[in-house]
Amino acid sequence: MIELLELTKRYGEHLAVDHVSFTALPGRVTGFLGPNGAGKSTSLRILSGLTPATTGTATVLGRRYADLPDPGREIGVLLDASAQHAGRTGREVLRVAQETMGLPRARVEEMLHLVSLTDDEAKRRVRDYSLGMRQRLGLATALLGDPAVLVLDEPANGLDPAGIRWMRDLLRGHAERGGTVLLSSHLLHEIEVIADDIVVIGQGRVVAQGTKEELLHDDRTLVRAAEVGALAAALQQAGWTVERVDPADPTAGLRTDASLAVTGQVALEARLPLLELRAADGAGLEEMFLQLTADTQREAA
Ligand SMILES: Nc1ncnc2c1ncn2[C@@H]1O[C@H](COP(=O)(O)OP(=O)(O)OP(=O)(O)O)[C@@H](O)[C@H]1O
Repeated sequence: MIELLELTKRYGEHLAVDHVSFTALPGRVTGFLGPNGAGKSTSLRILSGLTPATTGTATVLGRRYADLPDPGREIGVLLDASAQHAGRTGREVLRVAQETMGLPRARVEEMLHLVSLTDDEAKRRVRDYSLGMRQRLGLATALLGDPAVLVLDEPANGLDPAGIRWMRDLLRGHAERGGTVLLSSHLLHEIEVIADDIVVIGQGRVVAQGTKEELLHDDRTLVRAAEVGALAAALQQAGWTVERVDPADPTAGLRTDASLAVTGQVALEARLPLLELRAADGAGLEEMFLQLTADTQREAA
C-alpha cells in the first residue's frame, strides 16, 4: 500500500505539490493523471526518497522510503529510464542491482527474459539503447527484487503499441497477484485503459479521485448528427439541456441530459438521421482534464 498524506513540496515561491493525499491499494492499479508540470514526478520522487517533502508524508507499506529495511525488495521504482548508467551494458546494470540487493544471479536472466531484451541487446551499452529498450531495462531493474509495490513515472513513454500492451498486461498481472501499482501519465486514455483507481492532479492539487467507474460514469447522452444545429434545436424545444462537445467542431456532436431513448425519439420526430448515439461515459473526466490542460497552457503562455 502507498499513502500520501497532505504531501506538499515548495520550490522557492512555487508550490509544485500542494497538500496531496491519496492511497494506492494492493490488488489495484492506481493511475496518477495530470497535465505536464502538474506535480506527478515530484510526488513520486518524494515517495521514492529522492526529494524531501516540505511538509506532509509519503509512505510505502506504512514507512517512509528512507525507513524501509530493504527498499529494493519492497518497492520497485522506474522514474527516469534515461537515468541509467549509459556506459554499462543492460546486463551489467542488472548485475550491479542484483548484487547490491543480494539476489541470486539467475534473477538477472529471468528479468531480461521477462522484459523481452534479447541476449544481443543485453550485451549492448545503455547509451546505444532506444528509449523503449531503456524503459524495458528500467522495468527489469524495478522488478528485480520482486517487490510488492511498483511506482512508475510515465512507463509507456517510448514504447511501441505492442510494447504498451505488454506493459499493461504485466502491470495488471502484478496487481492481480496482490501487488500495488502506482503509475503516472499525462495521457487520459492511457490511464483509462489500465487503472482501477484514478487520481487526477492539476497545478499541484488533487482535483478528483475515485474508482475508474466513479470518475467515468456520466448519466448524459452523447449524440452526433450531420445536422447538429437542427438536432440541438429539437432537443431544446423538447425541454432538454444541450451543449456542444466541442464548440469549434460540429462533428463532435452534442451532450444532452435526455436519455438515449428520448434522444433517439426526438431525432426521429425531427426526421434527423443520427451518426452516433451513446452514453456520455468518460465525457466529464475528459472535459475536466482538457480544462486542466488548458489552464496549464495558459499559465505557460
Ligand atoms: N528541482 C526543481 N526546482 C524548481 N522547480 C521544480 C523542480 N522540480 C520540479 N519543479 C516544478 O514543479 C512543477 C511540477 O513538476 P513535475 O515534474 O512534478 O510535473 P509532472 O506532473 O511530472 O509533469 P510531466 O508530465 O511534464 O512530467 C513544475 O512546475 C516544475 O517546473
